[in-house]
Amino acid sequence: MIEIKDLWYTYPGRSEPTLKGINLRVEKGEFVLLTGPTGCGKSTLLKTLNGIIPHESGGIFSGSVKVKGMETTESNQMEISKEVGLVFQNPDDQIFSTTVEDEVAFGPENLCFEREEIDRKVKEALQIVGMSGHRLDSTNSLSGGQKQRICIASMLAMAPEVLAMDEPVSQMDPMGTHEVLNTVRELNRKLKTTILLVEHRLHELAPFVDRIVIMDDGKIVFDQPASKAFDHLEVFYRLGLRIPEPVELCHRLGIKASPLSVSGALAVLDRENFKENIRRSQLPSNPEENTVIKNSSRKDSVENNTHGNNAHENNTHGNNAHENNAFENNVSENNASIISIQDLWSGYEKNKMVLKGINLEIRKGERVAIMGTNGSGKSTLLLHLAAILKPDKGNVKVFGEDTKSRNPYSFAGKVGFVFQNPDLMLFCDSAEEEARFGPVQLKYSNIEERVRNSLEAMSILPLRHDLPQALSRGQRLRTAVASVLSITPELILLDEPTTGQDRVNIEQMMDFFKNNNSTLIFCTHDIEVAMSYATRILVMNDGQIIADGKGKEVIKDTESLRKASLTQPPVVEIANYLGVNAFSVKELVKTLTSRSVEGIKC
Ligand SMILES: Nc1ncnc2c1ncn2[C@@H]1O[C@H](COP(=O)(O)OP(=O)(O)OP(=O)(O)O)[C@@H](O)[C@H]1O
Ligand SMILES: Nc1ncnc2c1ncn2[C@@H]1O[C@H](COP(=O)(O)OP(=O)(O)OP(=O)(O)O)[C@@H](O)[C@H]1O
Repeated sequence: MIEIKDLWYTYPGRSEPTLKGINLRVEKGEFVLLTGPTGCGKSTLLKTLNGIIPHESGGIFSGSVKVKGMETTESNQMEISKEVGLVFQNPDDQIFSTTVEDEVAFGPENLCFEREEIDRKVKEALQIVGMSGHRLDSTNSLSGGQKQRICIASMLAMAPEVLAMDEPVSQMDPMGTHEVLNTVRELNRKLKTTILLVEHRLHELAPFVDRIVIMDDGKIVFDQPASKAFDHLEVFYRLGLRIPEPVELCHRLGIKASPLSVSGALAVLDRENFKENIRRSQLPSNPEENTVIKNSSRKDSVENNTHGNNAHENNTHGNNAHENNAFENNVSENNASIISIQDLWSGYEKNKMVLKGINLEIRKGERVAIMGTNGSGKSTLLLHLAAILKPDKGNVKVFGEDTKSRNPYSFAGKVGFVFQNPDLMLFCDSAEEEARFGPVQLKYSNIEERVRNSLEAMSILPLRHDLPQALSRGQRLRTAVASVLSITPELILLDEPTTGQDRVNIEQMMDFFKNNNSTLIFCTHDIEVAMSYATRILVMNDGQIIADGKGKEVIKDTESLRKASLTQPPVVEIANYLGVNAFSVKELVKTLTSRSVEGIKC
């Protein structure tokens, strides 16, 4: 269905090619996950499939890209678009109709379906993505995750033979992601739709796909069936990519297995007798019994680990995040209150409240993760903290000042805000200028030092002279964060800062905040990031805070998690099943291999 041969591509104005000799063949009906470090060329490759590159981009293109036998450089874009549906990385680049209904109907209308057929397709597609209730809404009024759902729906409504999806679920809540991927997988099986999907969230995507392809620096460096891909963990560690927790757990326990799901991991652990061993280890100690079990149990699982312990040792990031467990990082009750909210009600339209009675106190030094269903009001709450929105009812005080009587500029220098869509913040000629803008406006001294430090902290220094629009999305997001860090604000508000970032960059960014004195409030759908880095998690549903506490407390509140479309991290589910208390892979491994258990097991 897709055949790419020796593809090279250089963007206009760049001296180095972005794609460097790509060869890739995808058969009809395959579901392929394409991943790789940020900026390695994934989006660029996807854009060659429907001819945007080179038809709209210009630049230097050589080699061959064929879809259904059609050479994309020689076909007109209208023709290719009928065969290849492209879900864009940034929904705002894709959505152009004013209402949800028009947006989803656009494709089928262009394919000249009958009115009734169009209606049916729109209805079905909206149902799949959980947006039936928003059919008549204005596209401008949608939250980030809701926009992504609409982008997927508009492609599904066209039912193209090839679906190319660029991080289509990066801003979607975990349950929504799961539901949509399930349906996409069903369509892929039933209709034999060929899917090439780009994503960094390997841990969530891997169970759905047939094959995992990894790019690095413009080349394809790895291509394996999903069921075997994580047998080569060293590749994932070396490139700084995420690893599903069940795989990581087995790997750290020295078990030769790469289960992609919780149920797969449980089957492996059962096979290895972990549950039984734990049960026995919890019985009153009986040395004789222990000896019997000790002698009869396998010894190979911990000792004969031949698949990747070295890789793990070389891993300087990633799992360490869990090791630096943030829950212990208590913020004193005596710390000054920075944010104080009383009974906040707010909406964008009269009589349609989005925030419904929020009460909240945040103290200096806290790192607060806001989580919850798409459209539950997380971004709206953040906008209030930056005084961009004003309460309809109630009060919001930031640094003791009532936001009603303040505009956002009055907090300049003290509050730094990064939008969900970084493109809304980037307007200078280079990444460096973006980071310089704030300190210059605020007439700070040591400007160059600030610029350098902030770009370095976000790993953008080597790209400092690049035009922001010529950076990958992950790079643009980090540039936006750097442009806020250069003013060293006391309060940092980040709306989904880790979407579209590879593991190394997530950890560098979050480690930076952890070692920084400022107060951080960030929205995220990534429960693993929240558990690792937040001192406190707020869970939102339908404009209200339904859970608020340390990660370890909130994660046990399964009823609130369910209401907010969140799921427990796989490692917590596994620990629950085994009947032990653990909140990270490292903690669980420690529990499972602790003296008493290990004594029995080995
Ligand atoms: N319009 C452009 N002009 C010039 N260079 C570009 C342009 N778009 C992307 N690039 C460069 O091409 C490289 C690959 O970008 P691309 O967006 O394909 O990466 P990616 O792997 O999709 O990254 P991410 O995971 O961050 O989305 C980057 O280094 C980027 O700087
Ligand atoms: N500019 C706007 N005009 C009208 N309604 C809006 C506007 N922005 C957001 N909304 C509505 O407010 C609600 C909350 O949106 P918000 O962006 O705060 O959600 P969110 O929790 O951040 O979602 P996501 O996880 O998808 O980013 C949604 O129902 C959305 O449709």
